[in-house]
Amino acid sequence: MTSYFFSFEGPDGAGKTTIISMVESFLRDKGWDVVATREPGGIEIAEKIRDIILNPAHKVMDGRTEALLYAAARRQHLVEKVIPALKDGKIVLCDRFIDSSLAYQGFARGLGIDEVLSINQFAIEGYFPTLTLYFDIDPKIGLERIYGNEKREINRLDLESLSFHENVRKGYLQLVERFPERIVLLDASKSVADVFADAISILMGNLEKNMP
Ligand SMILES: Nc1ncnc2c1ncn2[C@@H]1O[C@H](COP(=O)(O)OP(=O)(O)O)[C@@H](O)[C@H]1O
Ligand SMILES: Cc1cn([C@H]2C[C@H](O)[C@@H](COP(=O)(O)OP(=O)(O)O)O2)c(=O)[nH]c1=O
Repeated sequence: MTSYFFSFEGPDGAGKTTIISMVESFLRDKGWDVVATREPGGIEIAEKIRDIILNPAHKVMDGRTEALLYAAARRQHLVEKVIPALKDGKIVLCDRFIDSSLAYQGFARGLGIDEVLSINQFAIEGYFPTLTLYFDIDPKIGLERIYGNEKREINRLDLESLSFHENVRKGYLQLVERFPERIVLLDASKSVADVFADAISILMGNLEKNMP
């Protein structure tokens, strides 16, 4: 059975959460069975790990500790929620997955993309996304969007310097080059409607290509 595991990636404030909820409603209206989830979190254990990682008070957290915690949350979320949904033939929409660790911890934190990739290969045991939509945005714009939204929690990563977030983007752009068969870049600076239209045309292209 073809599995439809779609991950959504990008710098903070790129618009992933907004677009995922629109994609979820669109696919449901078309009769698809969809599970939308997020990282870090998605299930109880991983949400608890999320609280540890993102707590702004945890300023002393070591970079490798951070990478290992994200990978641990990923493993539990994968085995408890993602794999069962894929086995049931559902479409899984995941707000962040392995590429976030490669861009944030591997590149921007300086731990090394390959080092963080090997931790995560242990965690995901080959369960890479079928397709990853990378929402490309100038981090300055993304952060302005976040700070302009009083409802949104400001987490420990949001508080990193602008140069850190610029390196996150650079890391993602390296991943687009490295995994061209899996990662598709979208221009997330467009309007919500235009970004949604771009996302849907890419996802429907993949779904129709693999229709039974
Ligand atoms: N294309 C867009 N143009 C302008 N504002 C946007 C766009 N997409 C999302 N936003 C707004 O930016 C903020 C961050 O969006 P969100 O979807 O939470 O981003 P992310 O999940 O990537 O951090 C929200 O207030 C959202 O309404
Ligand atoms: C999943 C994951 C997230 N992150 C970061 C990205 C975000 O700053 C934060 C997750 O918070 P989130 O609420 O997803 O931020 P946003 O909505 O802006 O995407 O953790 C990593 O550094 N590594 C990871 O593996």
